Amino acid sequence: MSKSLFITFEGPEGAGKTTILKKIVERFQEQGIDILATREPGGSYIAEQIRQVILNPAHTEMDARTEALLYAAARSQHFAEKIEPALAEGKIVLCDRFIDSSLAYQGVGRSLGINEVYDINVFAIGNKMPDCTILFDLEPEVGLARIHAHSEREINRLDVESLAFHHSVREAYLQLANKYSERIQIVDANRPIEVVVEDVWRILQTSIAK
Ligand SMILES: Nc1ncnc2c1ncn2[C@@H]1O[C@H](COP(=O)(O)OP(=O)(O)OP(=O)(O)O)[C@@H](O)[C@H]1O
Ligand SMILES: Cc1cn([C@H]2C[C@H](O)[C@@H](COP(=O)(O)O)O2)c(=O)[nH]c1=O
Repeated sequence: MSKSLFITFEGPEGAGKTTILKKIVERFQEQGIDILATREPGGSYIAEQIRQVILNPAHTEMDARTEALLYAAARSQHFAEKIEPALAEGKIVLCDRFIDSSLAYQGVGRSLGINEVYDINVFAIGNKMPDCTILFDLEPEVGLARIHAHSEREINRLDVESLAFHHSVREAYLQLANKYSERIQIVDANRPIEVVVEDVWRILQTSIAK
């Protein structure tokens, strides 16, 4: 059985995580490597239902703690149902957002505290952290302009938060990258897509070779 690897992509809105993830999946597939590509919130039937509740722009009354618990609940289900079994089979798992999103958006963006949000996630998934996280770093203004320029991307309840909120999320990610420097690699996402893909692919090859 091959060695499992749990990779996550993180970063602010419109940083290119989903776009680059698709290209990285193609590269793994070209090499005949079976990988699970998934996303949060979502990735399983129940977690996708929770996603609809969390991200619905009409749910303006949602309390910050409720939001944090819903993300953790979706993660618990997704992790138990999809991620953990794939890792147990020795697969590479590539997940578009995971626990660092909760630490940045709910812990700092919503001011609930990184440690407090970490603790509810430990209840949800135990101590399991990704093996390797790519942080797509970008000015929030640039990312938000990208998503508003593309009409097929629906605008969710978090997208419409203030610019100050999105700046606090970006700063939180950079703080997390400093705290977990062994795990989190920062990639400058304000470059052409193919250049970013090459950077990410190189980092992942190094991580696989370890
Ligand atoms: N490096 C890039 N340069 C210019 N445009 C990009 C780049 N990367 C992605 N885009 C475009 O920006 C938009 C958002 O990209 P994408 O959906 O991949 O971002 P994301 O990080 O997954 O966003 P979110 O987390 O908000 O869903 C897409 O239209 C995509 O084509
Ligand atoms: C996992 C997770 C996500 N979020 C936020 C980040 C985004 O604003 C949305 C997800 O939208 P995307 O288009 O799929 O990126 O949810 C969060 O606040 N906390 C989390 O744990």
